[in-house]
Amino acid sequence: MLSESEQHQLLEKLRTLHSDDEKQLEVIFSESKRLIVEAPAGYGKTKTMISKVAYLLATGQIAHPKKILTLTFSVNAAYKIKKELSEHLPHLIQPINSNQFRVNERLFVSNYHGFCRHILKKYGYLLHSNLSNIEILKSVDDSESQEITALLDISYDKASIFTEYSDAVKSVDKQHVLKFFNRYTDGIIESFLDKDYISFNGILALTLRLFQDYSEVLHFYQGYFPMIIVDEFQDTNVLSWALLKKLVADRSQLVFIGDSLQRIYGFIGAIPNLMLEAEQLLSMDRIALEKNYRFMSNPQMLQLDKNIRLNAEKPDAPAIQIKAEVPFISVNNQLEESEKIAQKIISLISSEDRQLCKVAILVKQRGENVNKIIEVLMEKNISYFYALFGDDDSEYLSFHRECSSQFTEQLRKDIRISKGTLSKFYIKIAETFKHSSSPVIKSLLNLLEVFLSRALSDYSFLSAEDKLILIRDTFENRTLKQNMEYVNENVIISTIHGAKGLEWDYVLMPDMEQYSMPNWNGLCGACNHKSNCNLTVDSRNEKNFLEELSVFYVGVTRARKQIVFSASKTRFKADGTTQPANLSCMLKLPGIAVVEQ
Ligand SMILES: Nc1ncnc2c1ncn2[C@@H]1O[C@H](COP(=O)(O)OP(=O)(O)OP(=O)(O)O)[C@@H](O)[C@H]1O
Repeated sequence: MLSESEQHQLLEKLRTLHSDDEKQLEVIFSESKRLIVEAPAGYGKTKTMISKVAYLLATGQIAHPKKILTLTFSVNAAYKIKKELSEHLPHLIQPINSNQFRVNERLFVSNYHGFCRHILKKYGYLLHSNLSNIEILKSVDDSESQEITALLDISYDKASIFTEYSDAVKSVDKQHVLKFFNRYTDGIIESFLDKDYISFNGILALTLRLFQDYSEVLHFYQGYFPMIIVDEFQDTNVLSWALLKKLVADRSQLVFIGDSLQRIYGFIGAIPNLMLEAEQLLSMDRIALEKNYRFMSNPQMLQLDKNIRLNAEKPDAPAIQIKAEVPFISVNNQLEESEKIAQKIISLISSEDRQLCKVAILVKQRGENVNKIIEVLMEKNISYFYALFGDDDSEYLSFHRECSSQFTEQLRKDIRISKGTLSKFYIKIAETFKHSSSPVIKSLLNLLEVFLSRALSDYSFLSAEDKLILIRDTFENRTLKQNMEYVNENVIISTIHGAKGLEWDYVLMPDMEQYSMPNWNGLCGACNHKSNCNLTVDSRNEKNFLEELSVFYVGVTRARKQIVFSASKTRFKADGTTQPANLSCMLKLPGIAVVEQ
């Protein structure tokens, strides 16, 4: 702990660092033991979190960095935070404190799965002896009944215990998850662990089972981590929420950070309205960060961010004061739109330092409209990185599965993570897929290469064990796509979902048309305003509207400098024919004024 004068110096330093931002300071100096912080992208979440940790350590409210548990939903977010904390926290504390905190090794920052793996490695033997070697258990997707019946040699009926459970987690069926918890975990122990397999949900569920059956293990962790920080809280699913609730003891200090408008993973189990549920259930005080730093030098982007959020707050009557003017390309058909997009990219890249200018084309979904854009990029020799893969695409899944199983194989022979072992691993994977001409596989190989090299460079600060967990979790969470910010190409083309958490200088959002953004399933199918797309939000469509608005918002906020929208008056249907299309209702929202370029 710091001396009184050192504390005073640090507090002054923090005030200066955050001087004009009352809400950030409120979070940092809050006396509340339980805070829920609403923090949109670029509002200073990371900076505030680091200062809060520094303040708690300096004032002795938390005795040591190792007493803080920081959890996130995605692997990538966990390691980004760990990197930022290890870089900045020592600078805040060390010049003052001569007894240097060895922050790096002491902070436990992980995604839920990494944390659970760590616990199962230590205490999982109480459930099954194979859990002591969890790092070399083979992972299997328990949502795929065919795969598990074949691998585990179990009946279809038995397999359905696992697939139904996996579906229940995805569809936030809390009752099923609770009711069949023991049956599911018993099944994992009997059918998976004996054969050296483990499933993704199984890792979380077995940790919960351990806490349920061995309360002394739970009490140990509750006591060990008196402070829990959770980032990306809006993406928490039923199992991770159950885990969090278990870890919270009466005396626990909590800071949960999230942004409900960025909950776009509802379809894989993110619980709706969880920020509100946590606030009420755990008696948390809520603070909303209010200032956007990302778009400080771009008033129109700043206004756009604000106006979209106002639409989310009160969809039927948003309190808009000033409209945001946004660049917009309007054309007659998809070919013209594709040509204009190509021209825009050429002009953006030639007007900036080529090496530094990164552009993303973000779409809601694949289809004929996007194919046309790709065709034109190719004709014009604009090199691009293809990242149009969905989380459930068979090639995307099988590539990750192969990486996971070959990596486990390699670990069984040699547990070391070094340049040599990783390049050997890469060569094996490249060999496995050498006959594939699929653009998805080509991109995944590229992403794998980038990721493995980052594991040794950007993540060099991690311990050997953490590096191993990072690599395993990336394959198991199927998140190689999170490395697409780091590929060489200046231009990437991706779905908005795939781009969550990533950023580029410029983002182009094409196909801002009825049936594309939002799409038929999202909002258009059941809409009563198809003829003019002047959407009125009411109780019947509000839920769907907010989900579509979240996707739109996540797309917009991927831009560091500027977003550019485009739309055509006719669009391709799935069968390749064309149909007239109105301008998307998202661009007709109160507070958005498109300015044709
Ligand atoms: N109070 C402040 N004064 C000056 N600059 C700030 C302040 N708060 C944040 N910033 C700057 O704004 C930028 C975004 O901050 P930070 O990375 O903490 O935000 P974030 O919410 O974590 O963003 P993202 O979600 O995009 O990662 C950083 O460059 C940060 O230094």
